[in-house]
Amino acid sequence: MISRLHYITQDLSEISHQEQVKRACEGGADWVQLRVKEKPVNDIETIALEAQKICKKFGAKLIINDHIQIAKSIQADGVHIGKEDTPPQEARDYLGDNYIIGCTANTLEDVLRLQALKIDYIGLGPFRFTSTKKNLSPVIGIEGYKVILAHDIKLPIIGIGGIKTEDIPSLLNAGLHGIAVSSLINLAENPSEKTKEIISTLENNIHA
Ligand SMILES: Cc1ncc(COP(=O)(O)OP(=O)(O)O)c(N)n1
Ligand SMILES: Cc1nc(C(=O)O)sc1CCOP(=O)(O)O
Ligand SMILES: [Mg+2]
Repeated sequence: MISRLHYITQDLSEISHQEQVKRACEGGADWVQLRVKEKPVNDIETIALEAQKICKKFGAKLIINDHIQIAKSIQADGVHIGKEDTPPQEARDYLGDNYIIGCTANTLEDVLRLQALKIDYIGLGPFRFTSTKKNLSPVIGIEGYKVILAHDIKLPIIGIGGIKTEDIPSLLNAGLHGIAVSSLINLAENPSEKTKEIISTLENNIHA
């Protein structure tokens, strides 16, 4: 089952990725995407191994952003790859069937192209402007999600980009399977409590 909440770490000067993972897992996050942008690959692998220990302790899945080699070498649960990263089929051939593969879409055309591939979920964004990601694609907004999700889409679609807790009801109503958030949790006064709040808001707004 693809989680309703994809928690994503970010490069912050004051707090390590490992500590971010721990805080989110303590709040109940069961799906962690390790997104390290500003470190050499060797350092990212070390961080990934430590993040994996924490995820295992809490029973959370660990998804590695961008680096399929690291995902394979540490036997993470999966990878998230974008349009500029390894092509999805190449990632599947490299990782085999036992890894979760998620891919980024920014448009309806991206979604339709990706859903023909052997992947497990699509991250569709940005919902609104966010400074967490550089080179952001044009904002989709709630109306954009409604248009895209009105199509017959089989893969779970995860909304991403500037999402706040109060957006959750309308995003789920539009047909998203779940959401991915980074700064909402990482920059919260109490990240574990914020994680709990997001999870309970998701649970209260899922209409079977
Ligand atoms: C769930 C989810 N959706 C989209 C993205 C963005 O991935 P990408 O386009 O590769 O951009 P970077 O995260 O690598 O900057 C994501 N990470 N997660
Ligand atoms: C990593 C990422 N990808 C996006 C996309 O649109 O593809 S937006 C984004 C940033 C998500 O972080 P925050 O919750 O802090 O906005
Ligand atoms: Mg990427």
